[in-house]
Amino acid sequence: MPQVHCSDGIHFDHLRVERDGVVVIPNLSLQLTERRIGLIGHNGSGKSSLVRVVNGLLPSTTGHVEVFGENPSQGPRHMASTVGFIFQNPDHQVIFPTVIEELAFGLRNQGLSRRDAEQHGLDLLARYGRADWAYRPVHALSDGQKQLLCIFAVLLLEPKLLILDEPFSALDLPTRYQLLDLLHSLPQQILMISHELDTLNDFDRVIWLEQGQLKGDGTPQEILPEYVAHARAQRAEWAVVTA
Ligand SMILES: Nc1ncnc2c1ncn2[C@@H]1O[C@H](COP(=O)(O)OP(=O)(O)OP(=O)(O)O)[C@@H](O)[C@H]1O
Repeated sequence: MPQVHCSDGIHFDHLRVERDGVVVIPNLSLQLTERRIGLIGHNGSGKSSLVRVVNGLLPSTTGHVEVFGENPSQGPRHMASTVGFIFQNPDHQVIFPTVIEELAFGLRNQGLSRRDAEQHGLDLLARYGRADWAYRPVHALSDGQKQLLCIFAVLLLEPKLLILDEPFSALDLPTRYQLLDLLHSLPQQILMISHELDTLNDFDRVIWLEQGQLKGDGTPQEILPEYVAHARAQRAEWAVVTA
């Protein structure tokens, strides 16, 4: 597994992003070098847009972005060995009928033979106590198991950075704890969007976005209570409007 050199990380310099002509991120400069970083904000605040810039899925309009020395404007293929991306819905990620085929796919794309790629997949499943999954049809896995499979598939490629976009929404409590333990055990830098605020308690840093701008930036203990208080205040305002 690669070691994270935290002097690398993610660097945004005057990033501006427009989608369909609408400004989503007006001007963001930020250095993200901690190992565990949470990204929070209300719906539509720009979280998904920001992480899609990091893995090259969405181009920046102006400004400069550097991710472990790579320039994401060269596109997602260029970023694939640096950034592993785990979508909210595993059904958007999984493409093969069996677990082992899904695991082998990325490695085969990197040039490994089918046999070697599958062997790496089998080794990884064994390492995480899931050897019995290898020849199961993916459709027979639960949503939580599919989410883990997506993470395993990405880990096999040994990216330097893992991005997770709300990975907990389909998970029950025990699976959520398992996934959190797994994430904390990994050497990679992690950038995770989550509306489940308690999952960020042990993170190093939390970034709070509002309308594509930095509303808060600090430790979970500093930012999460502020965020909750802000949401409660908005709820009170909303109650007045709807009364
Ligand atoms: N495919 C798209 N095309 C055009 N505009 C989009 C697209 N996706 C999102 N947007 C707009 O970009 C802005 C930021 O959306 P984004 O999905 O980045 O927010 P988010 O913080 O991830 O929201 P959520 O928590 O609801 O997932 C919103 O105003 C949204 O309407």
